[in-house]
Amino acid sequence: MIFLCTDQNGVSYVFLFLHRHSNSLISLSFPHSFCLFAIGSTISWHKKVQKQEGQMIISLPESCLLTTDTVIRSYLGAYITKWKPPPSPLLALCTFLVSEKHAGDRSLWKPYLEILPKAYTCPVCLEPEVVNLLPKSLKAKAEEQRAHVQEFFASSRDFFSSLQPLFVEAVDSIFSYSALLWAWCTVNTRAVYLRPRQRECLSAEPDTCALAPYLDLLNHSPRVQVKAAFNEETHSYEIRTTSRWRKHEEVFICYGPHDNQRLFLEYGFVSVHNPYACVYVSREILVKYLPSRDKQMDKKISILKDHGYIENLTFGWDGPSWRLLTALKLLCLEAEKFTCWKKVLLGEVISDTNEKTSLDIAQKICYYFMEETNAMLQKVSHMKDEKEALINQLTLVESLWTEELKILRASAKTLHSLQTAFT
Ligand SMILES: C[S@@+](CC[C@H](N)C(=O)[O-])C[C@H]1O[C@@H](n2cnc3c(N)ncnc32)[C@H](O)[C@@H]1O
Repeated sequence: MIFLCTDQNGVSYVFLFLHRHSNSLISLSFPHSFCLFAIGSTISWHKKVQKQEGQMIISLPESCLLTTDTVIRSYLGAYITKWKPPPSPLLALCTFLVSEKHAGDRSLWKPYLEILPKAYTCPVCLEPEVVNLLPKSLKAKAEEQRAHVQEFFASSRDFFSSLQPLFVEAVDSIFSYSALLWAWCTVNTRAVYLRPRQRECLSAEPDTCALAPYLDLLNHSPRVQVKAAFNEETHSYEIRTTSRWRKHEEVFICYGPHDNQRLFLEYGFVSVHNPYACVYVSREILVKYLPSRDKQMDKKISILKDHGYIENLTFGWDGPSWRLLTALKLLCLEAEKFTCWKKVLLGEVISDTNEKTSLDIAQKICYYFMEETNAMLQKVSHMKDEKEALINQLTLVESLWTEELKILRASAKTLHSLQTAFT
């Protein structure tokens, strides 16, 4: 199978041959940070330069996917089958990636490995001082992610030692933390989803990841719609577009309806004007501007908790989310109206006072966040001046805060117009 595409300037053509029998990528000559353009991904596509809705963007045969089957069929298979307790599917994939990268010219996967990023920008890869500059909720998740990968490394070391007969060099130097981190990020940021499979020689964790060379060059746009899945009839991983693409336009797919914090955490980037972007309001901030002498406050908080209204409270492009306003309305209920709390959760208006107070508090929280965001942007800017080596990481963090500030400004505007109805 031959694939055809252009470089970022849309000038030169690049050919990629997938050898049917060895499954190897014979020729692949495009640089990292490449994206796919609407010239053609297959020969048949090349004939039609404009993609119509519902048409195939790319179809990658099963034999070209890198899955745990690929790993088990390889020289690693015997070691994986022997190892008890069975390694996880993720460990199998990561081990294969590190080992093949180490093999260099000897690896059949060399052309693919060469176009993979050398380093990633997921929070797990950021310097701790940069992680410190992330919004609180993301910072906590970033720290969890780091702890998770560190634990993954620590718990895999004995398995790596068992692979020593395969290598001349000490396995510790091949399967280092940084090598495993690179492989983990490769899988995390690039793998496509396959329906879960179960293999005796692997642990019971879901075996759902496959690396899909070439197909994984497609960048994300929250504004496009695609259907992506493995087609059991054609035995190919297929992506169909429900958006139209013109000649020379970059073709995007949608990784999911993710907000920017999720995109940063999982993929290491931020999407500008992302319609799913939002600013999270923590429990501490939620109650910060409420009257401290409210005797029913504990009870109100516990109602919110019991009904799942303490998490995912956000500001978005359209203003405070319905969940945030509902939580605030419940927290602002006057003592004599407390028995109406169920009606609040059902969306009923209790009183003008309740509506107005909750909007006022939402506005105060929004202004608080705007101040905090501006302060963080200043901090990041100072650090960019001082730490040149961290400029890329800091620019990414800066773009996250900048997007949050835009959302807060839009929310403040909406709140202002909602408030005028009560003046
Ligand atoms: C599946 S890969 C896409 C191909 C990638 N551009 C490359 O050159 O290898 C996913 C990664 O691409 C980058 N990416 C995807 N969509 C992006 C976007 N809209 N803006 C910036 N980076 C994006 C992120 O680094 C993400 O982790």
